[in-house]
Amino acid sequence: MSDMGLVVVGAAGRMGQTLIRAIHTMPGARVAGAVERPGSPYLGKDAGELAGIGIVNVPISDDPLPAFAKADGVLDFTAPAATVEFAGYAAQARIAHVIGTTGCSADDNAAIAAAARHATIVKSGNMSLGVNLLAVLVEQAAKALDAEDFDIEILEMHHRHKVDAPSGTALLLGEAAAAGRGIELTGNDVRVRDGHTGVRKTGTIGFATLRGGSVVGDHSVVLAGTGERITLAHHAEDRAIFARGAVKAALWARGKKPGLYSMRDVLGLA
Ligand SMILES: NC(=O)C1=CN([C@@H]2O[C@H](COP(=O)(O)OP(=O)(O)OC[C@H]3O[C@@H](n4cnc5c(N)ncnc54)[C@H](OP(=O)(O)O)[C@@H]3O)[C@@H](O)[C@H]2O)C=CC1
Ligand SMILES: O=C(O)C1=N[C@H](C(=O)O)C[C@H](O)C1
Repeated sequence: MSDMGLVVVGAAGRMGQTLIRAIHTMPGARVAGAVERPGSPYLGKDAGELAGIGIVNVPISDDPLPAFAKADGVLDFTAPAATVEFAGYAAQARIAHVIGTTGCSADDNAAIAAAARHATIVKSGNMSLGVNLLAVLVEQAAKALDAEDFDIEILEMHHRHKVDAPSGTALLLGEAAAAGRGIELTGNDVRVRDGHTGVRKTGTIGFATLRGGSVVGDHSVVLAGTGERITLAHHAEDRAIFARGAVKAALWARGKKPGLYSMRDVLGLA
């Protein structure tokens, strides 16, 4: 089989550049296109040169349609509105769409699920092996430890440029904890505490967000009981872990029937 042609949307971004470098080093994939928004100062620049790997003869374009038409898949770490638009185009082109974008609303997720009727979509708040394994462990711990005895709190820290909170990973870990407890996260989540909050409500899952500096991504899940505390944590040191996961997801998705898949499916952790 020929190498899988991948279009990187948001190619000039932090993850976009990391994805271009990852595709370059991973067998079975090639950069087939690079897209940025109209008016971007990076239009026309070579995607490889911008990512620091030398010229790959893929100029950054503001037109996704011709790029998608000649590709096998899309790697998308952009912004929610852009991702919804790209999901529609990927569905039209019947190609794989790997979505790392976080901060999607319920409406965004519904539009992405609709696109998955025609496109093979892999979507995850975190594409790394470590975090997806952590989610499995969190689910097990939440199941093993009774809600009456152990409170669950999720703490995350990211770089100063991050625009959404809680992080997609924190929410993924919250979903895992909720699944372990046999409850829905929505309605049992506590995302903000301020002022006179009253005592902690049993069974809720709390979130705390820190932003600053250049932190790639730190997540801790604390299971706090009376007299003891368990902390399960992951520290991302390099965005390459997300990019390699995304390329792996695209290669996995190639030829799979349309649908909405997660990194747990890709990694065999489902
Ligand atoms: N799931 C995972 O494993 C990970 C997810 N992420 C998520 O990925 C997303 C991007 O993160 P990051 O790379 O740090 O952010 P950046 O802001 O560095 O990159 C996003 C890029 O997408 C571009 N973009 C936005 N809208 C469009 C559009 N309509 N068409 C084309 N390009 C567009 C931006 O351009 P412009 O600057 O002009 O807006 C920018 O270049 C975030 O949601 C983040 O949370 C990040 C790391 C890992
Ligand atoms: O914006 C980021 O940088 C990251 N976003 C993802 C998230 O929201 O969890 C994944 C990773 O932690 C980095």
